Amino acid sequence: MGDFHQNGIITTLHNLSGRSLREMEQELTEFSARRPMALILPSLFSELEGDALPHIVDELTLVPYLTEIIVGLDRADESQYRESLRFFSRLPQDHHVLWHDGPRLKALDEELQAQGVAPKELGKGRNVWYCMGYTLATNRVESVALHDCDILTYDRSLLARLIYPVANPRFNYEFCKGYYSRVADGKINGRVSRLLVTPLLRALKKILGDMEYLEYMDSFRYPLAGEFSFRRDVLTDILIPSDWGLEIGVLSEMYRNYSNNRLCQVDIADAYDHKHQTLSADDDSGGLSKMSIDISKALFRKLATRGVTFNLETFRSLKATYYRIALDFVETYNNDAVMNGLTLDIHSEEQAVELFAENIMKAGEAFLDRPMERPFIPSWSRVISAMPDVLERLSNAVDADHAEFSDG
Ligand SMILES: O=C(O)[C@H](O)COP(=O)(O)O
Repeated sequence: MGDFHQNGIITTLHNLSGRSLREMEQELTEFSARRPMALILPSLFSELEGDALPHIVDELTLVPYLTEIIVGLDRADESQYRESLRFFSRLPQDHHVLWHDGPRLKALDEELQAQGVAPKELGKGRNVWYCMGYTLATNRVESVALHDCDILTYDRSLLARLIYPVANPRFNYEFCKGYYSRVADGKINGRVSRLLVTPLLRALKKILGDMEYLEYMDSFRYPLAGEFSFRRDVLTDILIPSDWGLEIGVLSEMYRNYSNNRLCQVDIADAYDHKHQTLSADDDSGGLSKMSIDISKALFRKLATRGVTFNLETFRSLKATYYRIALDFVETYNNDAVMNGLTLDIHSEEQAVELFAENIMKAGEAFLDRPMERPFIPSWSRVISAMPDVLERLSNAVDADHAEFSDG
């Protein structure tokens, strides 16, 4: 149980009473008559064979209030798609698996490419974007939650707490971001969130002065959480980055499209653990290194759209300011760890900070080299105007895949 502090400029909904899941699920079931609900699960085939997803699906079989579950399946060949249909078939809710690598969805993607309105890069952003399109296509739900498929500490109260703020018809929220404490096995995790995002936002505030946008971004207790929920109308106009900038991009879009009192964050779990990626210090193409470059670029681009101008000098002093602030944070986290009897490896924390400082510079240089590069996938309303029957075709393709490849 935590405190009830309201930080920053968006509402925080806490876990103040440890209310029973049964009671919450009962209430959500009542809400579902007014606001039918869906869950989007962006997944890799490999996650079906991992430790987290089988348990997540066990838990989901017990959820009484969802109208549908939409799984976006990446990196699966035909036999793996068949296996996925079997894997998810125990879900009692209406469910659909989008086979992104299958011939039907690939053909549709090629047509969208030809019109210049398809995602340019593979990845989670693209996966989520197609799932959002499918949600619009089926047109059956009013509120949607989305969470990762690698959550090792999952229990279904996470979903109940995540969707509640956009499911309660008496609440007026359009968007809700989840947060939690990422402490597991005696360690404080969440390296990119703690050691890149927060110190970078603080450094930007120092260099650029008061900006409500930075204040807003800094209000989120876990800005990189892959868990968020929203009302259906958010789906039509949102511009999603296709790379690791997804989470930052979604928060920025919400800031642009809605006033702050329509947005909130919610405490969804006392503990959270997931699959950890390596730092990949010698190679920027993967791991937390790539993640830190994509996130920094996403922030710089968003600031540029708010009229901020950058040059090499700005990035140099940003890097230095960030570095100082981040090192202070390492000390802060270490003290927090010591007091709580947890461990923190100061050497690897500082290695991460050094890498992120280099990557802030790399992201800055990339931004200066290609300021007009747009990693955003067009909004669904633009895609619909380019191809008016796209939603129907998307949903027909998914249905045809199910019909052709499922056993039953
Ligand atoms: O949220 C984060 O900071 C990144 O996903 C990395 O998380 P980890 O340090 O828990 O692996």
